[in-house]
Amino acid sequence: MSRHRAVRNLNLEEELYDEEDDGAIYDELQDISEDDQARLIKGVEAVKGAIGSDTGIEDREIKESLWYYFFDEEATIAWLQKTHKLKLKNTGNDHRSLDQIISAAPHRPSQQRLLRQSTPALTPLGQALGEPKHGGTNLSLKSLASSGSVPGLARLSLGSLSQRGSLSSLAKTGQPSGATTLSPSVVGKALAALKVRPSPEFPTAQSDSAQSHLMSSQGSSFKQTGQPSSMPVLKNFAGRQLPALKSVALGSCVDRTEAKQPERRRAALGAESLVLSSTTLYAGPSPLASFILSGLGSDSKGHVREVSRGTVVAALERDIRGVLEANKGEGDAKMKTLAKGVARLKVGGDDNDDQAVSSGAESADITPAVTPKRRIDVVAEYSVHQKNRETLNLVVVGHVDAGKSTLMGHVLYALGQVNERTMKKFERDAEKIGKGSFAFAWVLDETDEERSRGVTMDIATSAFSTQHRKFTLLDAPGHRDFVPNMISGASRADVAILVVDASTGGFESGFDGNGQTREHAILIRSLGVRQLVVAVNKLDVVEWSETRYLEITNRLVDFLTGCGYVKEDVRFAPVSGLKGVNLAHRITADGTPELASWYHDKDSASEPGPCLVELIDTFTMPERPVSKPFRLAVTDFFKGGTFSSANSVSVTGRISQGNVQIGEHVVMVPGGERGVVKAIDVDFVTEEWAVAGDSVVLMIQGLDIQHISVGSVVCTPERPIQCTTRFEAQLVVFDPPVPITNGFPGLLHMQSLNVPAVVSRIIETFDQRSGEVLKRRPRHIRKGATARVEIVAETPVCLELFKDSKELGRIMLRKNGETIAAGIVTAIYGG
Ligand SMILES: Nc1nc2c(ncn2[C@@H]2O[C@H](COP(=O)(O)OP(=O)(O)OP(=O)(O)O)[C@@H](O)[C@H]2O)c(=O)[nH]1
Repeated sequence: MSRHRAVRNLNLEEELYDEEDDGAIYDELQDISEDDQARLIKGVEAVKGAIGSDTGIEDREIKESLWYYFFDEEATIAWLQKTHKLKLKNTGNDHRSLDQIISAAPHRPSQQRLLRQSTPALTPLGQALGEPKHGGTNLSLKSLASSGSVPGLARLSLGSLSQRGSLSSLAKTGQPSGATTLSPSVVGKALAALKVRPSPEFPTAQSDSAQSHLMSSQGSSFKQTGQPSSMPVLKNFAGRQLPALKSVALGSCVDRTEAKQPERRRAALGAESLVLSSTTLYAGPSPLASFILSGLGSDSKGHVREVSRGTVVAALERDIRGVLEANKGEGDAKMKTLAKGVARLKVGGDDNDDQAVSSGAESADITPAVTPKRRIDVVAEYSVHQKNRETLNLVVVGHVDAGKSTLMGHVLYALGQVNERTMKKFERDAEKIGKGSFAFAWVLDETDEERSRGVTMDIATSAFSTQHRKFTLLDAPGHRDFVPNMISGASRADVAILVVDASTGGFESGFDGNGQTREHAILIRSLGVRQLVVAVNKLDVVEWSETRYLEITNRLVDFLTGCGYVKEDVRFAPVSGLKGVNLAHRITADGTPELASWYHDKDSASEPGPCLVELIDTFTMPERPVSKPFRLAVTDFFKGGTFSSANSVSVTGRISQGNVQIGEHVVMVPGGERGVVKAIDVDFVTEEWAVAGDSVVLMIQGLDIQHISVGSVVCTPERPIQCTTRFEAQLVVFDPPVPITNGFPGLLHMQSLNVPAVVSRIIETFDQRSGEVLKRRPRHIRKGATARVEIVAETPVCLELFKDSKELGRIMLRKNGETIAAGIVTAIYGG
């Protein structure tokens, strides 16, 4: 669905007044932890020790400055000294240069908390964002951005990039000591998170009515608000909107934001000379903002234009260059440092293809593309580092409103992935629009539309760790209109949580009739998911009734084993996502006595049973086919990325099989275009190589974006995937509204691709267990039967025989919004 949401109405009012509460300036200092309060008090004492206690400056102002400068006393003193024209009491307190302040700036407290929780080696991005490379609290870029725990990232909204202080904010995000450049990874990755949705010029064949409905409803909302019809939507790698990054503060709006800033705060934003020219604030939009205003306009047909992130970088670069010009002569050393940072914005550009991003940056000293010094034996490396690299892709599915997002939002909160302050803000904001009970769901449901409608529409991605496992979380929509999105997410999954609503009538509406509990369970099994935890949710509503729990679990055991799950691979957990019961911690008799009275550990009746997180921690790692020919089915693509050049494209997806490394030649199927991999991000972290199972962004040079579509497969040129319109499959038919006959039309789903197709020929039906042929050339296939059929797709599709690739050899057939059959590819014909 997201691919079709080419335009979106960004609520600028809401974004710009994000920090306000009913007109009053939101008091950041109120919400900080006791530790941080203590640090502030200590900081105030230290600052007063330096500037004197008789300056007339209120403690509160000092605290605000300390908070702003992430407890950096010297920066605070410098700022106070400058604004209040103070003479320092202690002249021996020689202030550091701005460069020093930047390079030595400690992490903001929330980052420090994150870092304390996780000690693995940090990548440049990790260092900048406090993000662990693997393990520990493996926060996604998205959650970091949304948590507000990373000031630089939070300020990396396009709008704020044109504001004073944005660069210093960036630089303050905890650079490795001594490095005073803007980290390529910080900027590159934050920019990599920017995305303009592909225009309707790149449609998929999907024609779900819900999608067209959405398109039309968005169209009307644009008319109402008078927003440019082509307002960009900024998305993370999985195609989700990034809260912090969606603040497209346009030039005119910047004035209002600034006007609302208290004087000292506004001045603080401009502290030191590392600022953008004041004209960007008061004299219309900055080059970057102008770019946003002009560059994203719709074309003559009303289509959103595809915008290169490289171009965004170039615009940003021009902005920064404006600052350099405006500040000429004012601290040359600082400016040189900044110039280096500017050059680093263009990570990975080859000398001869820099023009695309370097307009206006002729003198920049360009950091060359990251190319491996030697060819890496990835399979050998993987076998050594396997433990650290192993991530399970976990999809959360279930009927609409079963409580999936609330449950997983609460799990992330309970695991410390969402800070108190952000959670409070979600609660406040959700309350304001009368959706108080959805506050935890907002952790994952990020778009305005999802929040206001209280419905998940697209796959939300996040990352977290349990004691033994690292997970990429895929929160799927439950509504039947969004099943294609759910399939796209589930096709990336190794394991799943099926959420069912235990409330009276709630379970039944999801399970009986056309409920999505059944459909989702069948779909994920058809897509290869074997291990499942069923979260029996909303048990609080039925007073933690054991009878209700047993009724639901018994029905599900029968059903799930009937559709191919092995009983031992299915576990159950009684939970309440809303109340946070039995999620990340076992229950106690004091906390939930009703549940504690019957939910016991199977080995010890005196112990409570395992909580949800413990259960998913027991999932086993599937074997990754890392040595097979490389395949990556494209789920999304865009211009620019960590590596950016005129002819480079970033593609996202999960590697189905094989491995890839920087410098590797690849081919795009269909089309046959070749390119070279210039950069690899695995779960938001820059890496030199990636293997099967990794969710990645590959920045590939040499590809034309016009020739890529969702469902294209990036392959090794030596052994490319087959591409055809005609193939043979073995289908299990579910419950089609009409019998499947020769010429039966439907929608063919494979991985993230869906195209119109027909069952051109029914070859035979056979007994699934014995393999015995029941009827050759039957006239139709009845419900529950297994058949061998020939399928003809409207456009070429990439596939493998199931015996060669379990992921790329699975298909699904849907009609009128219902899944009617799932199957495996048994023969591929030329076509
Ligand atoms: N009482 C109670 N209500 C819950 C619980 N979990 C979720 N809810 C409520 O159920 C409603 C739907 O929750 P969501 O988390 O949006 O459900 P969802 O399954 O993610 O919805 P879709 O993704 O749109 O299908 C919200 O009002 C939640 O507050 C629970 O454990 N107990």
